[in-house]
Amino acid sequence: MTQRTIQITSPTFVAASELETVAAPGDLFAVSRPLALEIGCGIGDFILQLACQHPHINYLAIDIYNKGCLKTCSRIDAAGLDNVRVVRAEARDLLGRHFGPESLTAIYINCPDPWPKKRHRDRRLVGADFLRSLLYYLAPEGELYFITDFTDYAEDVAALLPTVPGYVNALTLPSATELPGYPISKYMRRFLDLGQPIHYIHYRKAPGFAAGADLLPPLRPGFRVHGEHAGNE
Ligand SMILES: C[S@@+](CC[C@H](N)C(=O)[O-])C[C@H]1O[C@@H](n2cnc3c(N)ncnc32)[C@H](O)[C@@H]1O
Repeated sequence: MTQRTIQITSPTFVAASELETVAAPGDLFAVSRPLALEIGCGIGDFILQLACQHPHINYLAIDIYNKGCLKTCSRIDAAGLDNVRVVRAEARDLLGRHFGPESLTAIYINCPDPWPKKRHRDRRLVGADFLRSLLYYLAPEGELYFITDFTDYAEDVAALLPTVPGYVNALTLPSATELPGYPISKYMRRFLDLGQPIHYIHYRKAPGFAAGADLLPPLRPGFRVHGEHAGNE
């Protein structure tokens, strides 16, 4: 069954047509500030807390899930925040089409879909190619947070990151089960309430590392959110 796409009229929401009109995503905000990205914002628990904590940062929260974008916008609007915009987009497509080099001060990925079955592992968003490409978008010493409730995903990413030139670990361990001050997302809360650990991975772009466009994979048309250019935003 296909779910009906709900029209989002919130001023926090950025329609694909609006995104096309700006030179860079940072121009979507009334006040210019360093820009950070949350990939897979779900219903917005995390970005709401983070944006309140850091009013001097602008946040773009993205998700392919229309209802999640709607809920995130409602929460941001209710809180009266001017430093969050929400886009319904697929991460690789949005980055490849709209972001320039060194344009992001931080990237947050919380509880990405784990694809637990072995035969589906190649569907995971975060792998070596994706991690390499993020270096292109991260500002000098920009931060990457990868958080998962799925031990096997954490182990894979923790093993991959030291093999990708251009990253340095911001923690003393490959991953941690606590990161003081880090907001708790809906999925993180769900797993913490079940008594299951959350794995935090926090890396930084190495000082002086020059990330060229050769790190970028080719854009794949299949990544686009279905219907976003047909006005169903
Ligand atoms: C398991 S949920 C986690 C939601 C939220 N981050 C949390 O921790 O509560 C994963 C979210 O990522 C979104 N998502 C999955 N793949 C994505 C992609 N390639 N680009 C953007 N969003 C994606 C899904 O729609 C879903 O809302």
